[in-house]
Amino acid sequence: MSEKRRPATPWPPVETEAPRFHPEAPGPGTELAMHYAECFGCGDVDNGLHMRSTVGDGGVVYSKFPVTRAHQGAPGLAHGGLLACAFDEALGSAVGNLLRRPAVTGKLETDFLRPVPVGTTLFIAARVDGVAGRKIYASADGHLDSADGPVALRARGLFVQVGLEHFTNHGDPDALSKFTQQPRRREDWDINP
Ligand SMILES: CCCCCCCCCCCCCCCC(=O)SCCNC(=O)CCNC(=O)[C@H](O)C(C)(C)COP(=O)(O)OP(=O)(O)OC[C@H]1O[C@@H](n2cnc3c(N)ncnc32)[C@H](O)[C@@H]1OP(=O)(O)O
Repeated sequence: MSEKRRPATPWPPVETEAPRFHPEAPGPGTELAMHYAECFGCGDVDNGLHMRSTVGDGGVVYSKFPVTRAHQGAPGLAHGGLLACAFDEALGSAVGNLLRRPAVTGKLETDFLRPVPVGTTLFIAARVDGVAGRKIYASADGHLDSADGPVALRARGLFVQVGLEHFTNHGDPDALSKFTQQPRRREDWDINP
């Protein structure tokens, strides 16, 4: 299957600055803990995606999504929406861990290039491409069964920086204490865009 059949569009779509990684961002080789135990992407949720991520060199975060029968759309194949979910998680993990700027997904686009069978593992490489004020642009490739396997998906996401009150006002008043990954303190985030 060709990997060149999608039209190229400029990315990031606006002028950006290079991302500045937080001075205390986890370094290469760090295995990232789940950020919240009930997260569908990385938490201990029944039939969740159970994704695990590791920081690589050069500002790349590698995530693995083991595709099971619980994730099917068509018989034997991963559901597209869940694949998009895996990329949301992988992109969000790169943004959150490398920049330490609280942000939520504003836009997510996914190119589905190959079917992803049950029993395979998707190896996702995500990176932060640029920052324009509160707007953070990130992209990722998903490879079948190994880091250099065939590309099955590509995704691009816009994350919008928010105040920490986004999570407490709109979600759970105790949201900050429920983030299981340290640090949890307000001063550990870069909250000035
Ligand atoms: C301490 C260290 C810990 C580290 C450990 C952390 C680990 C962390 C791992 C997380 C891994 C989970 C990853 C899943 C992440 C989710 O799933 S987040 C959940 C899904 N997303 C949401 O619920 C967001 C819902 N939407 C909203 O709340 C609001 O619409 C938003 C996105 C905050 C934006 O609203 P707003 O603050 O009023 O800002 P707004 O002016 O509308 O937009 C800001 C800018 O973005 C642009 N924009 C916004 N949306 C769009 C769009 N769709 N298209 C184009 N442009 C847009 C606007 O045009 C505007 O641009 P400028 O005018 O500034 O040029």
